[in-house]
Amino acid sequence: MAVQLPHSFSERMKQLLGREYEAFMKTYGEPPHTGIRVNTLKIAADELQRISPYRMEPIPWCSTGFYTIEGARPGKHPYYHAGLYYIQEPSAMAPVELLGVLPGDRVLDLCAAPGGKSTQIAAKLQGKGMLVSNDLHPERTKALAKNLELCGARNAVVLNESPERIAAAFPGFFDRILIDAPCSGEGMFRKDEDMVRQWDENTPAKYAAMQREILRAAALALRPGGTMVYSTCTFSPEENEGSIAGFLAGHPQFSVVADSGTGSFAPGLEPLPGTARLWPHKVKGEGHFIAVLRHNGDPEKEKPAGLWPGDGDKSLLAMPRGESGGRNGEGSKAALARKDKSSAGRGGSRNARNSRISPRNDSRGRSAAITSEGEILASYAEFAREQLGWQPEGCPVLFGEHLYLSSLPREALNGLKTVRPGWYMGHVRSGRFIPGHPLATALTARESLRSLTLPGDGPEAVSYLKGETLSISADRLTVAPGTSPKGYVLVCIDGYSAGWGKWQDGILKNEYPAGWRWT
Ligand SMILES: C[S@@+](CC[C@H](N)C(=O)[O-])C[C@H]1O[C@@H](n2cnc3c(N)ncnc32)[C@H](O)[C@@H]1O
Repeated sequence: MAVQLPHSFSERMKQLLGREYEAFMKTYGEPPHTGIRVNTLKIAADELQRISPYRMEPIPWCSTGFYTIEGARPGKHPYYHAGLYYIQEPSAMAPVELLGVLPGDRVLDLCAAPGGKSTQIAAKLQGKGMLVSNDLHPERTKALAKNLELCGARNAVVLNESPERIAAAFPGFFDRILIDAPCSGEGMFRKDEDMVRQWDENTPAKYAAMQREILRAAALALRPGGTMVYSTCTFSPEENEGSIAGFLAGHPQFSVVADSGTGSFAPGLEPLPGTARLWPHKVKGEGHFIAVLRHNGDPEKEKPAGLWPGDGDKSLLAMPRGESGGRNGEGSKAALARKDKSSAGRGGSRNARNSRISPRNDSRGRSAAITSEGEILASYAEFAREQLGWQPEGCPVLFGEHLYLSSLPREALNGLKTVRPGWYMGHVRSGRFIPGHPLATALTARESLRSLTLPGDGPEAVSYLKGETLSISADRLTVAPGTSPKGYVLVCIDGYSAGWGKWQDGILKNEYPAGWRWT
């Protein structure tokens, strides 16, 4: 057996599994299952299957999930850098499938880093509604934010908060909440030997206490009639059925939803019908526990009061993908101005209040002028007109001179540790608007007035991803009628956006950020 399991873990599993114990233990001698999940914000699953350089076999419980064969190395392909898929352990794809996310929903992913399930939720939302992705650990939110940016999520807010503070800021607000809880990670033992080293027989009880606190806070943020999914990648009953039974005992308004699709997996342990277990000896995956919980309150009678101006009006908060997008998106500028007006003068967020910044030196040591919020928005609007030909929608939120478009009114983020208030548009430097990388990754080629596509199987794609300058003749650019080829170009790989370049006289200056480069 490749993995050295703690004796007390093996004993516990023997007790738990009885006759199935041998089959379970046999899986530790087999290689772990690997998978990718297609990012349908950028490409349809059948299209990726068509262009994929390696074989992909469907994962039964996730229509966008595929097993990859050994040696496929999907992280080392330009398509990964174009955000066409996320590399994810196959059983970890199940919880979001059972959350039932619909475009337009308000979704909270409470324990979200590094973002596997958040990117899956973002794809289900298709740019409509909102995703609040949170993680308690500041370092881990960096990967979370980056993964959401890589997948091209336009409507995600990233927080670094405790569940209690989120519940206090968003009482009864979310339609769906995912709690992919911190756990003892017994299902990861085959993949990650560090998890084995960190485990001792007290570990499950320690996590169970944490999980109950998280569940309690999450319940306060769910709207009556809403759905909450609790999942772990561990086998210990106290962290799974135990945590849920403890939660239900104190929350009679909640129940386990038995008809949620959990029935396609092995049942949870008695006495919790309707919960699901993904066992590594029964499915091709490392293992998960899933409970789908519904708040049985009446959404009409127990409607939470509006939290901020515009709250409850999803049309105001939504940032529809495609509806306002495209080169002819009309009224978007007016909407931007209206939203800005609606939030101005009401205090603004902690960060938005910094929008009029003090004189300071820029990165080259030159004295930067004070840029007012109005100037930044005007500079952005000009950029959008000249480089995109349309105006993306959302509530403007400023961090200094950095502009984000948020799916939340900016006062909603007041006092919360906000890692990303929304879709990053860019910043103003020396009076010019510099577009952000996440703006590029979320655009389609059609949504930029200038674009260039590099073949995914050719050397130019890798050169671009390494940050190199490219020689590109003007006739290779796709430029909208009446637009000069000189300026920012959306660089795509086989038609899928990867980042910005700046073209002039046959040279494409590379704008791919240093921290994202192919190494
Ligand atoms: C199982 S991992 C989440 C994996 C993630 N959902 C994904 O699919 O990529 C659990 C996460 O919970 C975070 N965490 C731990 N305690 C927390 C708490 N009290 N509140 C919120 N997040 C917490 C950890 O930092 C960790 O990133």
